[in-house]
Amino acid sequence: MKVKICGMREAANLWAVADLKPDYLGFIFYGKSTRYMRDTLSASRVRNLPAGIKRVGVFVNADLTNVQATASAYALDYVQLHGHETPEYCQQARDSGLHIIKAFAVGETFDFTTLTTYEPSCDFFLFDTKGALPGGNGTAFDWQILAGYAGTTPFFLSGGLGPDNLAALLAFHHPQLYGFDFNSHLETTPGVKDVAVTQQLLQRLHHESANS
Ligand SMILES: O=C(O)c1ccccc1N[C@@H]1O[C@H](COP(=O)(O)O)[C@@H](O)[C@H]1O
Repeated sequence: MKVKICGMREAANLWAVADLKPDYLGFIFYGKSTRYMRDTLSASRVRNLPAGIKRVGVFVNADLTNVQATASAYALDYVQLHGHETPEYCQQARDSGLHIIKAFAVGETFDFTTLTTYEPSCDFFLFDTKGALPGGNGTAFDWQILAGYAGTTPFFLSGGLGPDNLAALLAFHHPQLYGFDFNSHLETTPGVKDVAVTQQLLQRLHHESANS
């Protein structure tokens, strides 16, 4: 199972977490987020992450030209589109060479047929919890609702994941489940991950994967 740690915004903390070798690291390019990182992390620091860690930029209803320029400056491997971006927007982004993770907010119900038109343009889906904010709400949804997803695009599970629900997370299975996305539940303050807690979490995940 792949692991994405999202919402990095401080240089020293970024290097400490990168040393733990997560598969993906995420950076919030949404100006209204408490994890917004343009002012705290330079493009060269992000570009110079250790090889093997994929860089993901998170955007919310951003102008595509801005997303393209940012992806180029920060050498992003993926853009995570966390707003109301349309299938046409995703297709245009992909046609320009970007790799797409499209996030969807899941509430008590979700119409999975709306995903069909996104399938051709997205590398991954990401299922997050519907909340007051576009992302980073810190709450989990009822993952059983994903039994209704019968598409072919692999997905990241997201929304309030952390040490407290890790056992339940490890017991959750879906044929298209690709990875777990951790954010606020690993933090000491918004954008700063608790390195010891993150390390323990990764060790438990690797241990479970090795034994499954
Ligand atoms: O974290 C943010 O501030 C944020 C802002 C805008 C869009 C997405 C954001 N974060 C993403 O939200 C999910 C879930 O986070 P949490 O575990 O509930 O805190 C995660 O994918 C982050 O990438």
